[in-house]
Amino acid sequence: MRDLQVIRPGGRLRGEIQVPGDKSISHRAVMLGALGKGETVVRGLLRGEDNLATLEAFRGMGVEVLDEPGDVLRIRGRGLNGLQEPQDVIDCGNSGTTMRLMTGLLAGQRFFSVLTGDRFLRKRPMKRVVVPLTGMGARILGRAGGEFAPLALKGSPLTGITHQSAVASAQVKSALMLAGLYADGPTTIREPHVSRDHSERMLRWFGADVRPFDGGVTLYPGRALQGREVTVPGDISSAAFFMVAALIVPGSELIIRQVGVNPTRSGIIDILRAMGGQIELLDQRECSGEPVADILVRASDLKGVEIGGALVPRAIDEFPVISVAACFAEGRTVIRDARELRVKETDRIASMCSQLEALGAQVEARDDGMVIDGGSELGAAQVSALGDHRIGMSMAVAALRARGSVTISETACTATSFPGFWELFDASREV
Ligand SMILES: O=C(O)C1=C[C@@H](OP(=O)(O)O)[C@@H](O)[C@H](O)C1
Ligand SMILES: C=C(OP(=O)(O)O)C(=O)O
Repeated sequence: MRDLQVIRPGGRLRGEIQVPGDKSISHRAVMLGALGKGETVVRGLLRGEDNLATLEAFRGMGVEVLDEPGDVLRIRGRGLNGLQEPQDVIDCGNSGTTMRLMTGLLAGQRFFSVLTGDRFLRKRPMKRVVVPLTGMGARILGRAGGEFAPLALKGSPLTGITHQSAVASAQVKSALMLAGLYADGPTTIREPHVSRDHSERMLRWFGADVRPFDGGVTLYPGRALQGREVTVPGDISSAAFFMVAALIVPGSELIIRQVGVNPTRSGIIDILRAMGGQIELLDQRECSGEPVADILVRASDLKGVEIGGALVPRAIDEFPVISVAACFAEGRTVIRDARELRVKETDRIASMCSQLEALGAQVEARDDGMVIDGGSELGAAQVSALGDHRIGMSMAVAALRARGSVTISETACTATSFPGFWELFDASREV
């Protein structure tokens, strides 16, 4: 994979595209498929590096996974207690979702395991799952008192707890629900705002007893998971790059087919519409328990907005590209309550501010967000993805409206969530 991309400005986006499968749903399909009884058939699984890390982890625990033509993956489930002790350290690569969800899933197994990851993941906070899991009876050791990977887990009997999470995080919620499958009583998680609910939906799809309520969710253990068919919709977080690209390049009109539009993930649509973006959802339908639609986007004049509160977790991975849209909007955009951006693959507030500034944008970092004044002309420059996939793809979108070619370095990381991004980016534009 080339680690440097040169983007020439312009090129309307016309016609129809499809983006790869949803990363969050793909992780969960593999995990629950492995823990289910019987076979799970997954269509449209994302083959990004993060998801391949999850697949390898389960192969290493004795789960048979067959790749079949037509984008079909067949997982021979081993049941809740059928995993084998991995012979080696589990490498989660760059994937926070793999590491945090696996920590929950492994806490109640009858064996020893070690989770590690790349230099980015080994800096990301893990106490948010280690502390409540320890409260359930888990035995987990890690660097800095359990804050940083590698994490070593000695499976042990678990008790159900009620946990109030300080952050709205689907990874925390999901880790505790997966551990809760092995607990002796119900596990309840409360969160300050609703985070993505793919785990709740898929656990129910596989037959688990999951009961959401206002402010949280309770998982009742005791039911076996049954292997199912899962069709993975396109990832709205990947579609977001093309949505913003089509909005900011004059003359664009693009349909993105079969995208997941789960309300806990669709904050990007609400935000871009509030900015004046013309976005329509066509043929809304449901697929394996998840809402899906085709998204029609037309180039639009955008205006600045204020974003905060419950909207933030509904668009958490889209802030890098939202900050790009804000550069081309009239007036000021203020992003607040988004401190979580500082503990992603990189500190995404600092990363976007430094790279957009290098292009000549007016941006200011705040402790919990950013202030962006739209309307500055962006110039030709050399920028970097900084090893963070969403930063790299966001800079490619920003380059579409620069005065000259933009060179982006360290771009190989886009394969973690969006293999084939650069090819699709070229193919979707008239240049
Ligand atoms: O559960 C998931 O699949 C994810 C949850 C989010 O992280 P947090 O739970 O840390 O907010 C998100 O940023 C990540 O890309 C995927
Ligand atoms: C934060 C992300 O993923 P993860 O936490 O799984 O590394 C992301 O994909 O933007």
